[in-house]
Amino acid sequence: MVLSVEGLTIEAGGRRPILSDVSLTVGRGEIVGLVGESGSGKSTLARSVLRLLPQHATVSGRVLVAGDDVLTMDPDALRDLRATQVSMIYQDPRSSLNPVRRIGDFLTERMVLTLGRPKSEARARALELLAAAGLREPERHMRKYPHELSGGMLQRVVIAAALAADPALLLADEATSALDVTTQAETLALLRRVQAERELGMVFITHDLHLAAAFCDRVHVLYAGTMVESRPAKELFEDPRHPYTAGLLACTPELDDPRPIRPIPGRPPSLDDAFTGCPFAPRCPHATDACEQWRPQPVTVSGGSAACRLVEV
Ligand SMILES: Nc1ncnc2c1ncn2[C@@H]1O[C@H](COP(=O)(O)OP(=O)(O)OP(=O)(O)O)[C@@H](O)[C@H]1O
Repeated sequence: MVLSVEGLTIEAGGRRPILSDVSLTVGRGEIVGLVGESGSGKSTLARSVLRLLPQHATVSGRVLVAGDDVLTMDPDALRDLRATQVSMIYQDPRSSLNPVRRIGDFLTERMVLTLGRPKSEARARALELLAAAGLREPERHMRKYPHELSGGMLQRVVIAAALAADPALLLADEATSALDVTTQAETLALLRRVQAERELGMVFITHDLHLAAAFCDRVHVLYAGTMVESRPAKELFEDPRHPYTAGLLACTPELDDPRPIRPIPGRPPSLDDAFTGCPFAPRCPHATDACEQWRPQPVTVSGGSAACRLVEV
């Protein structure tokens, strides 16, 4: 297993944890989606894989990368993990790039500093990676500054940088959300191609359940820091079992879907909202009084699990 998160709970001073007893696995060559509304804990989960935790957080559970627990490893092992084993791609490529350094220097310096490659070798590898990331005329682009490239081209640079150390795991946090539709499709195709060629494990974070269903092998749906449904992408999309998953699908229908758009009423809870029962109950069209008391437990459903007492009965 490339990644195995086991019973991860992260508390950072709110009335409820940011993540509560969350578990997932990512195998070699597998794309695993993390879906949920803003504030559900997707980024916190991805960042925990690099041990980038909220300040003063209380953390329990395990985050195993290639069998080693990231949460307890020593500083040297953590540095090695961040430099060579796991790469993260963020929504805004500009946040990963230094605006006053040329693209070529950015890529080359990273390889010299973090991987200890000689400069000439790092330069040759940077050219190779930019070409592999679909950037035409890589020589010319190496001499450019970030502001001279479009968002889509910059995301290709960031993807090239992410592949420099041949990581086993890629964390893509809304990596295509800020791009226009055509560029988004091109970037997704690129991610899929490099992922398949290198048999990378990938955690793909998005708020778009349709996109996750199309792009991922398996999908986990997060709500208020809890995993509400975990299924193979196709099954989750065709037969959602948790009312929240069904709600997400109903509020973003496809073009040819004649049914009316039905937004989920209410808002996702903040960290100041605590629950005794199911966190989704206040917004759930099927909830009964008993749901306010039922602490969600994963119930086995076709292909995976859903944490809803109505699935159980
Ligand atoms: N460093 C931190 N300290 C305290 N609270 C935090 C910290 N980071 C995140 N949170 C809180 O944890 C919750 C989950 O945030 P997170 O960014 O993981 O959600 P998300 O699902 O990725 O949302 P988005 O789609 O908006 O990025 C939010 O309520 C957020 O305010």
